[in-house]
Amino acid sequence: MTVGVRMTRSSVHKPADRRNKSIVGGKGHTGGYKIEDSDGRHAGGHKIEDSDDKVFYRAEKLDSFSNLGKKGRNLRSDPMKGNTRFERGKENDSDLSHWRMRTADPSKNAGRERRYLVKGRKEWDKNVNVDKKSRSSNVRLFTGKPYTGMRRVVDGDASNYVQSNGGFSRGKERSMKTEASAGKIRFKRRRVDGGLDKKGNGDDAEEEELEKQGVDGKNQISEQKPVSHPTRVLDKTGKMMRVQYKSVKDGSTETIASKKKNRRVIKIDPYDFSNKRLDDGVPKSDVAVGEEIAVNKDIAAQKETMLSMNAQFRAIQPSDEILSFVEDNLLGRRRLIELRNAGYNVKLSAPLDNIPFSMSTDREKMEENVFRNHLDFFAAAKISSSFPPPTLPEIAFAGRSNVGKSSLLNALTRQWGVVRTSDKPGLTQTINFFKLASKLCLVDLPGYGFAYAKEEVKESWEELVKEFVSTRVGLQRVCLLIDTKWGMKARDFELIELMERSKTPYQIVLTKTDMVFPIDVARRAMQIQENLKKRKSIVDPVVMVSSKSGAGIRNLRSVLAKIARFVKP
Ligand SMILES: Nc1nc2c(ncn2[C@@H]2O[C@H](COP(=O)(O)OP(=O)(O)OP(=O)(O)O)[C@@H](O)[C@H]2O)c(=O)[nH]1
Ligand SMILES: [Mg+2]
Repeated sequence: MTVGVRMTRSSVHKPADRRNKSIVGGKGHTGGYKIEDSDGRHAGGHKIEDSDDKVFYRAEKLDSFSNLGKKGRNLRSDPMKGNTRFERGKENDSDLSHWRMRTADPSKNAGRERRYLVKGRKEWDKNVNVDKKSRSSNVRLFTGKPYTGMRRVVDGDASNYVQSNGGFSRGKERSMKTEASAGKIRFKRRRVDGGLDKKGNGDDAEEEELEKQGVDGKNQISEQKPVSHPTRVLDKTGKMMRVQYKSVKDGSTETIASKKKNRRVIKIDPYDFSNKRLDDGVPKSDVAVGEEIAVNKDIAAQKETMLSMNAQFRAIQPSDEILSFVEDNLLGRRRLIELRNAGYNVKLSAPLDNIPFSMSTDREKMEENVFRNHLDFFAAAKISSSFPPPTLPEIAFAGRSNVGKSSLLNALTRQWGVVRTSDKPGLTQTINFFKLASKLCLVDLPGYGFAYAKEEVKESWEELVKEFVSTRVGLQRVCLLIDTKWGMKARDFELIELMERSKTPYQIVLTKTDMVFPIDVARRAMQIQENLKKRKSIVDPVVMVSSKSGAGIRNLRSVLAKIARFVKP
């Protein structure tokens, strides 16, 4: 026999001649269903009015509740599944039926729930007057996830209990729940699981037990035990949430101090070497703990320094000269409309340095001409002995890997592709020599710092670069490229020191200015200018360029072209 109160209740309310009925979805059926008896005769439908039938329908719903939404859909929308039988009683064997809710008045919601069963969504307005609330419940029934929370209402009369597994609305029933009834239900559940079946009449046994517990048959409470509810409250700081327990007694609430969880203390026998945890880590000595604290302090101090460095950078006030230069040359991240208005053809991919010549002064036009010559690659060197003879004035481009050295050579000469570039740091691995007619030699140096290459290889590049910038005869200028976003790093300073010692003239070029805001370009230029103020071999000013937008390139051309004109090899 199936165990469960639901089974007991349904058999109480179901007329004997209506047992073994089944729900049938007919072909072409648009929403409802009819009920047949075992001989296939029509035994009900949505128009049945009498109270027995209501109860019967309610019983039907309770049986098939867990599949109701699915059934409703199948019945409505899948004509291919016509005449599918959904046998009532199948669900009674499921665990769900053991946990269904009981309501005090079986006929109270019968009408509404009958609609749930009988009518499809499209059928609502046709035969039944439905108020808005019920209607929305119905929609939810077919479209939403069914409410599966357990609610129990007890009116004290066990003979009237009917089970339900919750329905969709949270109505009066919930407020009717008392502590006593909660206790009763808890007891009831135990009985359902345990001795109900054995005793045959679960209700009698239950009532006996309830009486023992002090709950009489009319739901009067002879003794109330305070039950505590967890409540979340904000901490004094207003941030943390603590859990407090409120006890409910005689309608008044009283707060109990938050309960601390007792942590399980694991005792480890220090002499028990079979315990793996002891072998896992070396116990920390006082020295080790001290070191750890020191390291943590270091990290905190570093963070503070980083923050203050950022703050310091933001506090830099660029000179008017630098600010106006940034504005005039459209340096920094700009909107396309700004570039277009300034005469740039924004449709060109790179470089955008295509301002018509009429905008340049005569002098600038003349100076730029050297960069109009064809750029020819003529030598590459991995070691100093393979450097070509210094027959031309040379301008070298040095800097960290990926800073944009090769791109700048292309931008200066407008000959994209002659010098190979890559977004992967470490592409240029040899010193590459390029001729601009017989007037100037541009030298592309390998980068230093992070690169996709072995450590020893990177060290050899760095040595080669250092040797080149400090010993090369005919080297007129080193353009030291600095990423505007990141500024100068330790290796840049190292190279500067070297060039200072060897008295090699160098000039700072800020690259990728299109990646930061104009004000930050100006701040970076100002910062570098201030930091390197006392150096002797530096050539002013700090030049700012973007090989991508072409901003500042023309200015750099005019600065470098002087070398070609005035220096004789
Ligand atoms: N947004 C922006 N990207 C740039 C600029 N200049 C170069 N790049 C990009 O930066 C990446 C590196 O450029 P390269 O010219 O190869 O850099 P490099 O300094 O020669 O690098 P190595 O040869 O590895 O030392 C490429 O993806 C370029 O497209 C610039 O002005 N703006
Ligand atoms: Mg390169």
